Amino acid sequence: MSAFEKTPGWLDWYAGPSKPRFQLPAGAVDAHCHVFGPGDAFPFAPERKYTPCDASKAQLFALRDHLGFARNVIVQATCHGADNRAMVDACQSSGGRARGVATVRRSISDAELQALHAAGVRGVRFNFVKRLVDFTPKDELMEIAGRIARLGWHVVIYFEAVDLPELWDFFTALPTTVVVDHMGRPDVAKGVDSAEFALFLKFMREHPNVWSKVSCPERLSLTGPKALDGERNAYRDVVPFARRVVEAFPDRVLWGTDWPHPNLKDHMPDDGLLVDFIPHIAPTAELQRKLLVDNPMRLYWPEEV
Ligand SMILES: O=C(O)c1cc(C(=O)O)oc(=O)c1
Repeated sequence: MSAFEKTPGWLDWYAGPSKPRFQLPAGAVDAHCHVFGPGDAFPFAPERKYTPCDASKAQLFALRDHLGFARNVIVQATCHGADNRAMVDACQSSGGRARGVATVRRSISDAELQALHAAGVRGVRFNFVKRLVDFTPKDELMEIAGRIARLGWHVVIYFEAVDLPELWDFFTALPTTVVVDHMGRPDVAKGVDSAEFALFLKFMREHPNVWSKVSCPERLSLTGPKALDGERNAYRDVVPFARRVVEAFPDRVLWGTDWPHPNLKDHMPDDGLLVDFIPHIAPTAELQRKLLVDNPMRLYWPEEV
């Protein structure tokens, strides 16, 4: 435990997860997960909006092995701001089995970008979720996007569905592959045929450089049931959304656990049961292989494909 005091009400990640019943295909990639600290080694950023529990690289790699994943994509968590040391250290300790997505500021030098590349970073994250980050001007983000495009990296974007109309012009002007976190956070109460979700599907349909993570049903679900107590058919209200995206864009979807699940308020899922969500949204072996192996390998380990 670090000297940092967790945000009141913080839910720690679930210890002792189940073994998934769904057998992941060989070479499966957990394409969205984080490390937190540990705070004593890698302090949380002063500008952070929450203070988490520790979630170390060793704990992440143990979960990877327990669930049956081969590799991780470690996404810079906002509690570390633009200090990428914890994520970079995890990538460097993974024996080539982790790649990273960083948060950078305009002030980063070319040499620092090169060092991130050497550590395994292949993308930057632009976050528009107001409870997580302060606003960064779009001209600064566009400048960063232009620089990282030259390294062959992509941009990961995190936003709420209601904000897509306002962000549309910026997103569609990005010069790289663009990966949307958690399906752009649809409001599942509005339904899979809502105008809001139709706009997201149009965003993907009209822009072949846009990919989506079909992750985080535990954040989006309103009616559950929760991935706890042996429930292998969890978050049923999210299934139609994720399945629609997987079936419409099978070559542009990724899946990740989102471990250690920052900022969940209601419950902390059993990650083994969360893996059992996958066959509900990708029902065939071919869709599963694309989602879990082919697509993440093409984006993060293209030299091996
Ligand atoms: O919805 C969230 O609270 C959340 C936060 C972070 C982060 O703090 O980086 O990352 C995520 O993927 C999701």
